[in-house]
Amino acid sequence: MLTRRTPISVTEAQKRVQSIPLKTATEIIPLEEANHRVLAKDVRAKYEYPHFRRAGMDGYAIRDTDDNDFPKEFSVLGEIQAGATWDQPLTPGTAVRIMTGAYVPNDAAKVIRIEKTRPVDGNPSRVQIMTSENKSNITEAGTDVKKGAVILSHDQEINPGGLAVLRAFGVKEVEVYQRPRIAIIATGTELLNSDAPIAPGKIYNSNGIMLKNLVEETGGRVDFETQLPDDASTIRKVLNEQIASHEIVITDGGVSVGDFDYIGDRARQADRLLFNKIKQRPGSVTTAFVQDGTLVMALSGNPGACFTGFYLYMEPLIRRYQHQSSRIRKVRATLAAPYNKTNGFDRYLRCRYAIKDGRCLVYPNGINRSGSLANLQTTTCLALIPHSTTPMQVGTETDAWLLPFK
Ligand SMILES: Nc1nc2c(c(=O)[nH]1)N[C@H]1C(S)=C(S)[C@@H](COP(=O)(O)OP(=O)(O)OC[C@H]3O[C@@H](n4cnc5c(N)ncnc54)[C@H](O)[C@@H]3O)O[C@H]1N2
Ligand code: MOO
Repeated sequence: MLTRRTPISVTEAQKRVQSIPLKTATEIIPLEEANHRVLAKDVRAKYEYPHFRRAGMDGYAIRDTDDNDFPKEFSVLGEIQAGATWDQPLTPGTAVRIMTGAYVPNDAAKVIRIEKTRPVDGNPSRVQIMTSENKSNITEAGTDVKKGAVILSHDQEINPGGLAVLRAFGVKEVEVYQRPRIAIIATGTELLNSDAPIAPGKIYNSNGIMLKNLVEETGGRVDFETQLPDDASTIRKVLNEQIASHEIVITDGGVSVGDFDYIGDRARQADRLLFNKIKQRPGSVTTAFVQDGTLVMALSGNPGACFTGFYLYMEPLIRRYQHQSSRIRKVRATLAAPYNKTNGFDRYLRCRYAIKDGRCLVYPNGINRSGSLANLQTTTCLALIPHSTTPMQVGTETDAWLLPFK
């Protein structure tokens, strides 16, 4: 059905997507699976760190009262390996051989590095200490972290360094925000299964694998992915089933005004239509609606528009589910190579960027049609070509969005 659609600006469309309420829930997961998950609660230190006085150098531990009149000989009481403890007193004139990371005897005040000592006639129970040290070479208990301090705070995305901090305090499980469950439905009778031979008029579902990986890199969880022929009742049935079981459903294709474009019709009957035309190229057909609390984002089937639509609308939303801001960085940039096309809508041009002398330079990346896909691997940013009747001059400043993962 051909229905007149009212185009809105990209900013307004983004605002509408960003203003939908989200149901975020938390879950407890093993630390081993927590990289890049976002903490839902502060984690506090169960003990101080380090939790014992720790030697920072290999050498000899000595008492404060012996730390004078060098060179002089000491009697060596024994050896403390990392992992061992020591409970004998250090009497005057005695030292203990100690290794980096080892437990320092309570009455030792300093560790003299091995380089500052000499063996005594091959006698391992004696050592000559030649000179003192400016520093103690001992890390006092609690130097790094006090007991009860917040070691990682809520809304922080755990990274490998954070995993190390948590493991150091014996944390085995963490409470994190659930990742939004996302279904991806590609539509089009032209779509072949990946194991079918290529055939005239047919194509592979190249957007499906791209969207799945974009979603997962952003922190979403794709637990349903399919491709459907342009059959109104099948599309309606599968869409309704997935709406019932997902926070977000992404559809791809079938959203313009062709005889077999059913998604737009479905959008117009939804609980809440957010938009069904945007003043942008590529992807003016991008449509979004909310049904039973689930956001359905209908991206264009054209690969360039699908890619751009994901970054403009989905990436910030999936990040918001994780209480995180978008990883796309908006900068001022300079058009560094010609782009001569003009347009009635703002164009989000697929570009590569380079930083030179502190300036961000953007280079149009190959063929920029909505239907072209050869530049998807090498596109590192989107640059704004504002709608105009005259081409944008090389050297003009514009907005650009640096993409993550590239
Ligand atoms: N009469 C009009 N025709 C069109 C309009 C319009 O306003 N009036 N808009 C055009 C614009 S702009 C775009 S963008 C496309 C959008 O079309 P759809 O999003 O409905 O997508 P399809 O028609 O299904 O496919 C477009 C194109 O993309 C290919 N495709 C589809 N799915 C995939 C996939 N999963 N992987 C790779 N490629 C895919 C499909 O074969 C088509 O070539 O509509 C214009 N038409
Ligand atoms: O909406 Mo289409 O603007 O070319 O991708």
